[in-house]
Amino acid sequence: MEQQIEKIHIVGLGLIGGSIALAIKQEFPAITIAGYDINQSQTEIAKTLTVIDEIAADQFDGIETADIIILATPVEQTLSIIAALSSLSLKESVIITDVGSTKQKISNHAASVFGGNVQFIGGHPMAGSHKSGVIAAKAHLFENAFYILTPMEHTSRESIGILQHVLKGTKAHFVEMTPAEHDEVTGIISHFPHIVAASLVHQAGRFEDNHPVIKRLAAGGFRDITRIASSSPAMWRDILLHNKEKLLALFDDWRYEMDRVRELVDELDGDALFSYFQEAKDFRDGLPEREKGAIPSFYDLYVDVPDYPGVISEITGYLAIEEISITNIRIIETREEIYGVLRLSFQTDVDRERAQKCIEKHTDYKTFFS
Ligand SMILES: NC(=O)C1=CN([C@@H]2O[C@H](COP(=O)(O)OP(=O)(O)OC[C@H]3O[C@@H](n4cnc5c(N)ncnc54)[C@H](O)[C@@H]3O)[C@@H](O)[C@H]2O)C=CC1
Ligand SMILES: O=C(O)C(=O)Cc1ccc(O)cc1
Repeated sequence: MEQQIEKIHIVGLGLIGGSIALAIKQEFPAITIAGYDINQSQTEIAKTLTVIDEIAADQFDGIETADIIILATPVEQTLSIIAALSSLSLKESVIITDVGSTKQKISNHAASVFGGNVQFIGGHPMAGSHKSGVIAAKAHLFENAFYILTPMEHTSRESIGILQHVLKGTKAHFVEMTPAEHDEVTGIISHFPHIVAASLVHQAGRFEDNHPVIKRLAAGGFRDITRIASSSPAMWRDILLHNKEKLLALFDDWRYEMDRVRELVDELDGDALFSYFQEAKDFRDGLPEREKGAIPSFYDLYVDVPDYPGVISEITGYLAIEEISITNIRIIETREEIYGVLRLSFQTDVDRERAQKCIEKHTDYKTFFS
């Protein structure tokens, strides 16, 4: 690599900024990472946890010596930071990237502000969590996830190569596309599903007055399929405001989809309804299981367990011996009061596989993925 990267400046030290910093540190401990967060306590926690090496006194303190600038703020803030960056004297070779969930508005803004003078590469690591803040940051958050890059027309191959090299520690798969394509595909598989999840919750909420039992019944499958409705309202507000055009088209498409299935129900067309579900099942069953997608997976392992006291501590005990961390645990079903299904959630696919082997080694309980 021709250009030596010595210093990286990160603005926004939350979940994503912190996770990227940790991933870079893991791979390149010699690179100095300076960081700033408008919320001073985030900056201080980031320094205490050695997520960053240096605290920048303000957004741009020391930025003129940075080789790479990473903007990891909410998308609206990213726009104003880009505008402010254009009036600073930055290194001629500086590479600027962001991590925002939307790309068209940010890329248009960068193009109008920087023109062809700056190597700006839009970025979106397509993994995350409903948690926020640096405290939730993890070096392996993006492992096996797609990391979309939306370079500008004039962005050099060399700059893209340098950025990917520096982000190697994320262990993500880099994919390049245009900002428009990015916003359309993420609209379909991430932004719109968040709207649908929130709307299902609203619908259940509206019916709750007449059916107070709804909350209790919703504790199982409904809670699972609407999990993403618990994500950050501020973040999702901003994402929707940025991706208006693509989302409006998806609302129309969804309305068509609902009308189509509504008609099948109205006409009591059992064959067509069967096909409707069969086709959806075929498409979904064909989705890759091992890649991390935009919506975080839980890496669940199911275990058929006999219904006797102490079975949970037995299993968690075996996992503890092999130092396998669980992120969630739940009995999701009891069958005839003889067997229950225990759902164990893990941070990574590797942990899940280790857990499966561990349980199979120590017990006769049947395990399965889904
Ligand atoms: N949370 C997720 O799962 C994912 C989020 N993203 C994108 O990453 C970006 C950051 O999101 P998160 O890290 O999740 O949020 P976060 O809330 O954990 O972190 C954002 C940080 O930016 C700081 N901030 C806000 N305005 C600032 C400013 N003007 N100057 C300096 N710092 C400022 C906040 O204090 C906060 O600590 C967003 O653009 C989001 O769309 C991308 C992929 C996944
Ligand atoms: O938090 C959630 O609900 C997610 O689906 C994670 C996520 C949020 C934003 C992204 O741009 C990518 C992934």
